[in-house]
Amino acid sequence: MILISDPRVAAVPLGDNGEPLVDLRTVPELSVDARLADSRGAFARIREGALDRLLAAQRSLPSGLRLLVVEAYRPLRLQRTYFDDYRAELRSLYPAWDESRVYLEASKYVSPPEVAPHSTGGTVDLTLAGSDGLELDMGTAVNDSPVASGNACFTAAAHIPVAARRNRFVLGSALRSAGFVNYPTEWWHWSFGDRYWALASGAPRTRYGPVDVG
Ligand SMILES: C[C@@H](N)C(=O)N[C@H](C)C(=O)O
Ligand SMILES: [Zn+2]
Repeated sequence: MILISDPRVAAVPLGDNGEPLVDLRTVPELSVDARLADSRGAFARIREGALDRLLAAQRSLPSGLRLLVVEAYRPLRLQRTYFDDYRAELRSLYPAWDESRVYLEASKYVSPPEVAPHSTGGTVDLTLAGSDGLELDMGTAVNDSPVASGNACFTAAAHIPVAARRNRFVLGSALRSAGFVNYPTEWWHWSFGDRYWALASGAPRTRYGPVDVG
């Protein structure tokens, strides 16, 4: 598995096609969860091309299922806070780790700000819900860390219930066929247009670079 801290990710050249960001809450076909909402609604912004692909993914789901978006765009300053806070947590849990180990392990859960996929507006954290709006069992909650979940958040984790494995497969099939790339340590994290996506899909440069909104 390629971690987002891998130097090959940072080496991908930046491009940006200038697509605007759209507020997902104005798109009636999609459900947006408010657990990470910020006062400016930055969390619900997504690039137009990524939105088109999300809609395609949702259309390909078995009937009765829908996507539930938790977080799309993330400002760089918030990414820095998440990364610094998680490194601090790891340092106190594992005092024997040196700084390079802390950096690497942190990148299994939060991206280093230099390559932050959410700050491009192309990447999205999401899960599946039924027609009643309730979340399906995916084996862990969205944003459970590797430490808290004993690595059950890893997309291919085998130590989760069979139904949760099936639900991850359904989610993954829909998003992959629409052009998204998963981060393998987080079943809920799907990239489009960012550096991780470019490396995994063989694109010569990103479609989206970091943007500063909200
Ligand atoms: C923190 C988690 N929701 C997440 O988004 N992780 C990835 C790797 C990121 O920070 O981009
Ligand atoms: Zn994410």
